Order: sequence, then C-alpha cells, then structure tokens
Amino acid sequence: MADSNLFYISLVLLPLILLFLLFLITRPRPIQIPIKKRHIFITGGSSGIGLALAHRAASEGARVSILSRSIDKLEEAKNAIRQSTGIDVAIFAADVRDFEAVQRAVDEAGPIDFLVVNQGVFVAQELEEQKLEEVRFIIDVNLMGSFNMIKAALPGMKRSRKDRGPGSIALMSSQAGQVGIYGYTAYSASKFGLRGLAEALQQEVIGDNIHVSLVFPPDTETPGLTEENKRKPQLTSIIAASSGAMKADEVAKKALDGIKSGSFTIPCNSEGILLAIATAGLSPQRSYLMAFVEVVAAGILRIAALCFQWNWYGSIEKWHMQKNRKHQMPP
Ligand SMILES: NC(=O)C1=CN([C@@H]2O[C@H](COP(=O)(O)OP(=O)(O)OC[C@H]3O[C@@H](n4cnc5c(N)ncnc54)[C@H](OP(=O)(O)O)[C@@H]3O)[C@@H](O)[C@H]2O)C=CC1
Ligand SMILES: CCCCCCCCCCCCCCCC(=O)[C@@H](N)CO
Repeated sequence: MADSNLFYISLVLLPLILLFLLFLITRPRPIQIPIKKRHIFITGGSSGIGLALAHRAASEGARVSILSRSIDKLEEAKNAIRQSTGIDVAIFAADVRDFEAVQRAVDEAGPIDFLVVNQGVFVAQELEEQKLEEVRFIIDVNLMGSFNMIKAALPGMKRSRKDRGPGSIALMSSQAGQVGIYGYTAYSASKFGLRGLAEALQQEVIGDNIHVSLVFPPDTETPGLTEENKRKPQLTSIIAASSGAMKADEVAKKALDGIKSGSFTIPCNSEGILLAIATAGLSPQRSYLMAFVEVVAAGILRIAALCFQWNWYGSIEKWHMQKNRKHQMPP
C-alpha cells in the first residue's frame, strides 16, 4: 500500500521537479519585444512571406522598410500596403549580394529595431542536374546575402539599443533547413547554414539586448513557390507533402508573434512543431514549458522521425522501380 502511494506521488512529483529545474536553467530568459512605433526592416519584402510580414507589421503600427532588387515590385508592394492600411512603407532597391548597396540602404533607412532577413531563392533539382552556378547563386543569396545584411545593420542596431529597448534579428529558414530533402541539396545547405549563423550570433549579441529568431515555414503559397513548382522533381513534391502547405499571411502571423516574443525557434504548422522538438539539439530555448516538452518527447519523436525516413525511402524506392520499368518497356 505504502509502496504504491510512493509510486503515485513520484509520478506527479518527478515531472514537477523537472519542470522547476528547467524553469531555473533555461536561457536566455523570456522577453517581449514591442513593435508599435518601432522600425522593422524586411528584406524580400516585395513578395510572398516578406510582403505579408510588411502588411502585418504596418497594421500593428510599426514603421516599415522593405528591400529587394526590383524597383517595380517594390512600388507595387508599397501601393498595395498603402491601399490596405493607409500607411506608407519605405522602399530600397538593392541586391543582398552587393554589400555596399545594402549598407547604403541601411544607412538611409535609419536605426533598425527589427531586422527580418527573409530574401531567398529556391530551385529544386537533383545536384547532378543542377549547374554549379545555380548552387552558388542559391548559397550567395540565401546565406552570404544574410551575412551582408546583418553585417550592415548590426553596428547601428547595437548603438541604438540603449534608448530604444530590445531589438531583434530574425532569419527566414525553411523546414528544409531542419531536415535535408531530395532536390534541395543547395537550398537545404543554405538554410542549415542560417541555423549555425543564428545560434552563434545569439550568443554574440545577447549582451547588446538583441534577440535572434529562426523561422521554419513549410511550403507556403507565394509567387516564389508558384515559380518553383514549374520545375520540381516529383520526389521533392512527394516528400515535402509530409508537411501541410500554408498561406503567406498565416506564416507571417506565426513569424511576427514568435519574433515579438523573442522565440529562437519559430515553427509555423503542427508538423513544424514536431520538427522543432525533434531537432531541438543545442538551440537556445526561452520557454521552460517548451523545454519540458522537448525533454519528455525526445525519445518518441526520434521514433516518429525514423518512421518519416522509412516512408520517404519507400517513396524513393518506388519511384526508382517505376522509372526502371518504363525504361525496360519495349518501344
Ligand atoms: N514559399 C515557400 O514555400 C517557402 C519559402 N521559404 C523562405 O521564405 C523566404 C521568402 O520566400 P517567398 O516569399 O516564397 O519568396 P518570393 O520569391 O515570393 O519572394 C522573394 C523576395 O526576395 C527578394 N529577393 C530575391 N533575391 C534577392 C536578392 N538577391 N536581393 C534582394 N532581394 C531579393 C524578391 O524580390 P526581387 O526578386 O525583386 O529581388 C522578393 O521580394 C525565402 O527565404 C524562402 O526560402 C521557406 C519555406 C517555404
Ligand atoms: C519527427 C516529426 C517530423 C515531422 C514532419 C516532417 C515533415 C518535413 C517536411 C519538409 C518539407 C520541406 C518544405 C520546404 C519548403 C521550402 O522551403 C520550399 N518551398 C522552397 O521554398
């Protein structure tokens, strides 16, 4: 009798002790970063997720700047935001691959509170088919372009922190930046790269009251995705369908809410939450409740991950078999 009481007490007590321990040790500490009347600078803000973010930030009362290459698309975005919110955003035409151009834009835009590094290009193709030039292009825009943006904006962001309160640097990764996917060798490499950048950067800028976020969207309905879908390996589509597609505005809402609460990892849909827990690794975690979930679910999610791999390798095998059968067919 006494034994079974002890069993039930520890069943409740042990998780509570773990919860309390995690409450004590999770770092960095929780934070809220207000957005009203503060300056948000969004790269790739003329289309898709970036444009949806600009809309949202403007309607929440932020001062918004957007940067991308095409001035026509920027003007169009500016008009669309003015029509729906009555607010004027500042536009900057620059290629993130050009550091001097990026620096000029940042200087002209004034002190930044929220930097959202969202520009990105994606062409899904097997590495054997993909030209090295295209690999380089993807890495240059997605990864080196992000370095250029952060290098240009960081000194000003640091300087203005004392009078302006906490700041944020958010990077737009992808679920293909949490797990490698067929057809995304270059793209996944560029997005995995952002994670290393973000984890290291957070340690470097925490002392300046700057908080780093990484957003991991699934397939999202944007002009970029429409373009990508025109030539996408079948297996890429099959595997990526493991995670449900979203609308740009839904991703923008998740992203902005996560950024305002200083979350390091920002998943966007329910598969994304599973992925975030399964790939938590050594990423910082501000929420002791999420840390608790990560600890308790680690084993079972590893099993889930292995099931996904089992399913994906099954699809790959089936695809090869069908291809071979076609080849063997008599003319
Ligand atoms: N849509 C999706 O399925 C998903 C997208 N993502 C990521 O979200 C981000 C946004 O994607 P999405 O909205 O779909 O993309 P879009 O193609 O719709 O928009 C991309 C934006 O980036 C700008 N851009 C592209 N290259 C450069 C460059 N060299 N310098 C400056 N700006 C540039 C584009 O403008 P311009 O061409 O005029 O320069 C445009 O404003 C990307 O980082 C992408 O990898 C992540 C997961 C899923
Ligand atoms: C353990 C639990 C696992 C949970 C489910 C895993 C599902 C993974 C699906 C990955 C989809 C990747 C889409 C990339 C979208 C993108 O970035 C492109 N559209 C280019 O823009």
